[in-house]
Amino acid sequence: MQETLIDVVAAAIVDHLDRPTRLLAARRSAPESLAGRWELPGGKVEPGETPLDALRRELAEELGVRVAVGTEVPGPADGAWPITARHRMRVWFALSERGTPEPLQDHDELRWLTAAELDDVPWLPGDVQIVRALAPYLAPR
Ligand SMILES: Nc1nc2c([nH]c(=O)n2[C@H]2C[C@H](O)[C@@H](COP(=O)(O)OP(=O)(O)OP(=O)(O)O)O2)c(=O)[nH]1
Repeated sequence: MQETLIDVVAAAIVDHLDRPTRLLAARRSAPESLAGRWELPGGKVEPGETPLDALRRELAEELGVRVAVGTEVPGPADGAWPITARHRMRVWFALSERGTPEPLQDHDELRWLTAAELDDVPWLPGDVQIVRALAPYLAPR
């Protein structure tokens, strides 16, 4: 029997929505199985929440920022990205409107990566395809 997939939302936080040059990557500090791998900040959609409400809540909790949400980065599975056998993730571009992102919760380091630096960090396995899709959006500096 096919189990229902858990919905996750995440942000491709960039330095500009119209002409991005850098992407914010976050290093997970927990759980132990994921610690040290890099991801797009976000998390699970809670019952009763819209995906964008969940995205805003997660970014406020994890990074202490309020964001302007841009366009969605559509994945191959009805717009979502299959990231694990149990999770699917939707991704939106976002710009921090208030606050400087800080690793407050779930992360222990943040890095702003140019297109040329995207392979410098070990991404979670499911994120590799997403980062590959994001690369062409990042203009050379
Ligand atoms: N947030 C996020 N999760 C990702 C990414 N890539 C990826 O495989 N995942 C996986 C890791 C987790 O198994 C799952 C999301 O869980 P999470 O731990 O971020 O969710 P959450 O903040 O709501 O956590 P919790 O309340 O359940 O502790 O999706 C990504 O880029 N961002």
